[in-house]
Amino acid sequence: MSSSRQGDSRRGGGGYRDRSPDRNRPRDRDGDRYSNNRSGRDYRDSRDGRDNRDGRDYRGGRGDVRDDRDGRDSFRDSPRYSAAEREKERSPVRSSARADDKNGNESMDVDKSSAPPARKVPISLEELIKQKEQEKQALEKPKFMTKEQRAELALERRAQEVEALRKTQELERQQRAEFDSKARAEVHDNNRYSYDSRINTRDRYDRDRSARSAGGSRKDTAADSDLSASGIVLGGKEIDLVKKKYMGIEEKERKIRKRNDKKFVFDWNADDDTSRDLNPIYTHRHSAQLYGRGHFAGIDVKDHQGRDQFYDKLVASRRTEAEVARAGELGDLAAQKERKVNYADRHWTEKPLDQMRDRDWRIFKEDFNISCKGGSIPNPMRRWGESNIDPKILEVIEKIGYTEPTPIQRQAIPIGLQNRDIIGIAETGSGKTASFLIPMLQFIFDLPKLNEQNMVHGPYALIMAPTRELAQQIEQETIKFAAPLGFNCVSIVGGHAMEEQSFNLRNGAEIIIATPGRLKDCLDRRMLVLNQCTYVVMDEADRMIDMGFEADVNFILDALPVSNLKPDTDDAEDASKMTMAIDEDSGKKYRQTTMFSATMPAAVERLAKRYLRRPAVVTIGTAGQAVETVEQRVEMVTDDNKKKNRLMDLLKGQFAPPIIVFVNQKKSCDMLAKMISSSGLKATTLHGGKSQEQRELALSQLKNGKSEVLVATDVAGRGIDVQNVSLVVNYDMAKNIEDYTHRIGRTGRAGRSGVAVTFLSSYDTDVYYDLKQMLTKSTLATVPAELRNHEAAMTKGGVGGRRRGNDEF
Ligand SMILES: Nc1ncnc2c1ncn2[C@@H]1O[C@H](COP(=O)(O)OP(=O)(O)OP(=O)(O)O)[C@@H](O)[C@H]1O
Repeated sequence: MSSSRQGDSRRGGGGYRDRSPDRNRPRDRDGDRYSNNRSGRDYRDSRDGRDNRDGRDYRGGRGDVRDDRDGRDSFRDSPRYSAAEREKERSPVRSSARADDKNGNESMDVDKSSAPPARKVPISLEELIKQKEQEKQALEKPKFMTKEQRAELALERRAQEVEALRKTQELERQQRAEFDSKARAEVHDNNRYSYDSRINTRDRYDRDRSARSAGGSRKDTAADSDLSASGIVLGGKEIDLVKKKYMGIEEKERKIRKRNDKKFVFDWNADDDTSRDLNPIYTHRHSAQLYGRGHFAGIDVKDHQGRDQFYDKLVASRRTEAEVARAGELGDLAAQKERKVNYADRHWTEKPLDQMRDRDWRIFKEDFNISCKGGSIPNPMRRWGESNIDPKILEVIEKIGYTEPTPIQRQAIPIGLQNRDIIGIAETGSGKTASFLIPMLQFIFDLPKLNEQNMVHGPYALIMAPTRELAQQIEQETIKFAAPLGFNCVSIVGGHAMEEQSFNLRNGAEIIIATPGRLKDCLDRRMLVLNQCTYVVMDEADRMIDMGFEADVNFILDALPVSNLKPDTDDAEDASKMTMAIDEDSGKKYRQTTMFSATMPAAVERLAKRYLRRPAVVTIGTAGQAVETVEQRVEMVTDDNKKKNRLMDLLKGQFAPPIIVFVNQKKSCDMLAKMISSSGLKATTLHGGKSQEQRELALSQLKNGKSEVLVATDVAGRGIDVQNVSLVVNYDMAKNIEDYTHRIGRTGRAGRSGVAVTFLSSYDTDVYYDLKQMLTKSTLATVPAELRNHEAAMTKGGVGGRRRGNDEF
């Protein structure tokens, strides 16, 4: 036996022959077979004397060697294969014994010390046992496996599992089929086609069909057929329950109620109604049946009343006296409570002031369309007499004939009396002038009387207006109130000589009404100082900015004393702090600044932010909305001649004078006035090209009826209050919607009705959108089809109106 074999690789080395010098040495004692097989395997010697320990066939030469894959034998033959190595191989002493794993890899050394003797001497029994022991230990040691080997092993194991499962399923299927055929045979034998079975069959059919139509999975159908196969027949609801239990509850889609849905939608489905399942009487819903008069739903009402009385009597007869008394008491209490509730819920008009609750004040504000913004806003005023206005002022109000306050007056006056800054927005002709005049008069009332000493410090109050006419009109209105109270008021407007105005100021004036341009001139020339001016009103503030007066307004407001400026804190909303005098001796108060207009575009905010402190914003109705008492008509007339003819038709028609016609150009004013005059109507003009005298004359003629038609530019568009104007014609459409609102507001004032006719042309596309919106909002207007469908009316066009200088009109 040759012991030169070292592992698998060398084992079958291609044509490897034992080159050992022991090659010809007797192999063992019994010839060429070594029977003392250590591993129990057949260790036959190969022809070339090598032993075959792993039982493989090594008998063949090169051609018989099957497991030489790495060609190491050739390496061995190579010169690099050192002599020492060869010697080692040839050595009869096996330096190490290697145990091969089943893949033929050399895995571990067995034991170097247990190397057999060089001579072929059979090992002792002890050695053999020891060796065997070692081999056993080696086998028990954990073996390293490559990834591929592990994967192979796993696949093998999986294949076995699958096979086992397949076998079990096959067995089950066979059993089921057997059971099925048996059951069918039984049913067939009995030949029973009872009603139930038919129903069940139909149920099954329906179930299958619904499962198929609902795209139900094959699994469901299979499950059903399994159940049917097992003889258990389930109804639709039972199947649903089973599904719900094992497949989870089906989430029902929640019905979302849309805001504008008129119909009340319950938050449950009709299918959820289980009353039918609980009680069969619900299957057929009963509908009300009426059997003539006195009967309802098949019941005789009279009969029932009679029965009720019978039962009442019965119950009464059984009551004790104490019970009857108690019932009476309870009845009285209930009636008392009801009376109390009814009394508390009376309309605000029936209640005294001290019984007004928050709810009543809310109703009150809703009744007058009052909305407010800002902190600590006082309740509105219901009647003049209920306010904190000085009785003397109330007397004047009564004399003037203002029996009831207008909505803006109801809310703005109480705020003004608290010395709060206000932004008041209310429709044209709604009495805004009195809204700021009355608190202003009250404010001045609490200040020291103007005398020789203090009149040099200037007025107590200042009212600014964009146009001369408006300033003069406010002056007239103020005089109505102030004169009986002994207050002086002077207007400072352009068009009049400075000297004249200076003369008017000689006796001092508590109130100055001015246009910003002229007032600035006066301040520049030191004709006037504003050292004690603490009450400022900006009427039509938006118009002042629009006319380019912002810088002048800023100049004037900056000329006011700063020592009495309100703090920009919550104190500015505290009535008790704002009404008290800052200086006890002089009686000086905090400065109060107010703004009023029918329109309040964003540009005004700049001014408000700079000069107003925590203002209360009072809005009546919707800001910028035209007065509801005016019927707005729009006519699409582009041709100039047609316009003229249409105007004449209107003027000669049903409308009684005074009538105001608005145009955009001064020259159109004169031209139209001539045309109107030639037709026999008395017409005057009002525009910026006229002298102040002519302007005032034209306005006064219209007011006193000497003139029937006033043809004017936007100079007369704002604030001008002419009584009973029946018609306003926009011969040219205003350049922006704010001007349009103010123009048409010359009619339908103080609750009266009026008509506004506007000629619209293709040059006015910039305002189409806003005009359409305004007409749509009004209940007294119709939008002509040409405007409604015009492209320019679909989206907002140009921004605002043109910025015009004072002298443009
Ligand atoms: N409480 C009242 N009762 C009756 N008439 C009133 C009352 N208050 C004001 N008026 C009258 O209503 C008319 C319009 O008032 P005012 O000019 O103050 O309105 P306005 O809101 O300032 O209008 P505009 O926005 O056009 O300037 C005036 O003739 C005025 O005398």
